[in-house]
Amino acid sequence: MTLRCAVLGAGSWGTVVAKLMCDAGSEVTLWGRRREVVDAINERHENPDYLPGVALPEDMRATTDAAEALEGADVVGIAVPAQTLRANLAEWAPFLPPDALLVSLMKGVELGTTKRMSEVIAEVAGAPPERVAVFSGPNLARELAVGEPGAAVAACLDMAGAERLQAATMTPYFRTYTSTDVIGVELGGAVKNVIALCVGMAVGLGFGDNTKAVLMTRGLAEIARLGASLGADEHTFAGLAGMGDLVASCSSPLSRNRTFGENLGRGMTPEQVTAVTKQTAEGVKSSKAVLELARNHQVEMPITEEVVAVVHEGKPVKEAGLALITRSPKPERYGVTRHQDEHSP
Ligand SMILES: NC(=O)c1ccc[n+]([C@@H]2O[C@H](COP(=O)([O-])OP(=O)(O)OC[C@H]3O[C@@H](n4cnc5c(N)ncnc54)[C@H](O)[C@@H]3O)[C@@H](O)[C@H]2O)c1
Ligand SMILES: O=P(O)(O)OC[C@H](O)CO
Repeated sequence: MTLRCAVLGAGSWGTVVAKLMCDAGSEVTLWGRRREVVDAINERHENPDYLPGVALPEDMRATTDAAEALEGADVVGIAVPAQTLRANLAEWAPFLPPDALLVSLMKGVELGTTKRMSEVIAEVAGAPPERVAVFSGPNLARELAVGEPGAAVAACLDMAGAERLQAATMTPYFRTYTSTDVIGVELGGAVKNVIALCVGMAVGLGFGDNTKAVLMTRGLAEIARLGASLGADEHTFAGLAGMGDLVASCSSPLSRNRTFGENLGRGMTPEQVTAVTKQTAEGVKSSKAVLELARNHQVEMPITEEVVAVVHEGKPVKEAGLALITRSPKPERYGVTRHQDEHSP
């Protein structure tokens, strides 16, 4: 059966997911805000603003009319900035087909509510959690746009939903794995952006691979600690949506979050970096929401604390680095697994 898919948001990721879905044999309509982008996709099969030079499938349709995009959709992917999701979805809600699987393609946490994107979708769309899925993994848009091999995780509380998303996205160059750990898959993507900001700062300061590896490893421990306290399966963080995504973003100059951090490490102010950043670097705003979520659950996230201090409170990058390296001595811990020293008298 051919699946009908709608993707809402014609930025880099929405466009690439729409392409993946076309390549997987689905019938796809992409919603974009701007008429010129939509026209270029329909007429020239290119998204010149976000993926210049990438040939898009000729059968991919684009529209500025959300109702048209959503009509008869089996799967609805949403790829707008995390902080505008609530307002965007409120406008689209009347047109969502009642049986469609609603998929978050986003990697952020909402400021003010500390809600994950799937929680915002369920709330605004009035959909049960079983109808909401997330799609996440090491997915730098430009690499996938040109058909380089890749993979992601489709997570939904209802395995049938995860399998529907898997069917809509598996291509000869892309593998989708299923999971029912929505919290873990979603947090892995949202919090790795914060760690990538920190790795970028280290790169900007001129530090090498040891420092990057330390931040990625301790970053993963911090992600797993938060995830476990929110009910995620710690094993998820060893997978594509955890370690996989963290490694891709923290290693790649294509990562907007890493690049944002790198510019801070080179001496620019957050305001200056924001002014030159054209695309969405979700970790910048979401870092505050992640830290609030951690504090609400009494979870220690030292790297996130320092990222928030630099990005939002004016702390110099070098001082933040010093604060991390001079923390009090500790045994090495990962997630919330109990360690021998905790059992010792
Ligand atoms: N680009 C990637 O490699 C990638 C990969 C996986 C996940 N993501 C996630 O996908 C989400 C979207 O990121 P992106 O890379 O497509 O960003 P982008 O900056 O490339 O595109 C953002 C899109 O949202 C639109 N937009 C901006 N403000 C809006 C508003 N107020 N209302 C409606 N639309 C608005 C823009 O016009 C654009 O089409 C983010 O959460 C990001 O973390 C991105
Ligand atoms: O460019 P970034 O930092 O938003 O990262 C993009 C994707 O999330 C990588 O998986």
